[in-house]
Amino acid sequence: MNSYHIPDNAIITVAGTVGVGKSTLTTALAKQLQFQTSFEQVDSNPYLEKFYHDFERWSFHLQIYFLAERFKEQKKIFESGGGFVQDRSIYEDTGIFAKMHADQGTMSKTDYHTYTSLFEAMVMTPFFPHPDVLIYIEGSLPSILSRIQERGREMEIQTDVSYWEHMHERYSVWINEFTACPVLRLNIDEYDVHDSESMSNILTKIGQTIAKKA
Ligand SMILES: Nc1ncnc2c1ncn2[C@@H]1O[C@H](COP(=O)(O)OP(=O)(O)O)[C@@H](O)[C@H]1O
Ligand SMILES: Nc1ncnc2c1ncn2[C@H]1C[C@H](O)[C@@H](COP(=O)(O)O)O1
Repeated sequence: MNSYHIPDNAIITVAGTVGVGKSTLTTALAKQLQFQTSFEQVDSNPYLEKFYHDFERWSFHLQIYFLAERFKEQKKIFESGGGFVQDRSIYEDTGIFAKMHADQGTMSKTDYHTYTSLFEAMVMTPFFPHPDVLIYIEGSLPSILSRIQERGREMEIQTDVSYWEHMHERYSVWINEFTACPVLRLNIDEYDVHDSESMSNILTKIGQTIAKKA
């Protein structure tokens, strides 16, 4: 246990829309806590770029790929005994992405049904360890859009703004209904990963959020 009362075996998951700052915060928190990290691999994903060019053709393939990758990461975290900060939760795959594509018709009803039943069988069981805390990062759509631009992934920059707008709206509904583990909300205008006082403040809040659960 550290001075922030965060157990050494804690599992901290960072959630939020694309470009909001999950990877950046994951790196900063893991450094402070001397925890291991679990990142989404974007460059080696064999479907992601194809998906951005043709949602209908690739959405099912991509969701299955993400589900498998995240489940493998979850297994690794569990087998290591925790002490991890994880970039994006498995809950967002189904609660945000798969649902959004099914609702907008870019994933067929049959594919969505197949995907959700696989997800539920794998994840929504008492055997799947939920994180100790989910940090939800939120911010205004214009700030997020400028971060997507600044990061410069061509496939994201070329995607219509309405896609990010819908995702932004869905996230704000999703988080209000999320109950799988305790949530700590952070607004991007209220912290700075390069400022030690700001990081210390976040770590204190993480410790308090985990303690409330116990
Ligand atoms: N706290 C912050 N302040 C300013 N810029 C940030 C901050 N966090 C992230 N960024 C920038 O925003 C972009 C997206 O951040 P990233 O961590 O990759 O987001 P995500 O993992 O949520 O997609 C990057 O260019 C990053 O440098
Ligand atoms: N489940 C997903 N379905 C579709 N796209 C996804 C999913 N999970 C992540 N993505 C995309 C969104 C971004 O383009 C990259 C990485 O996400 P980021 O929020 O930047 O970490 O993958």
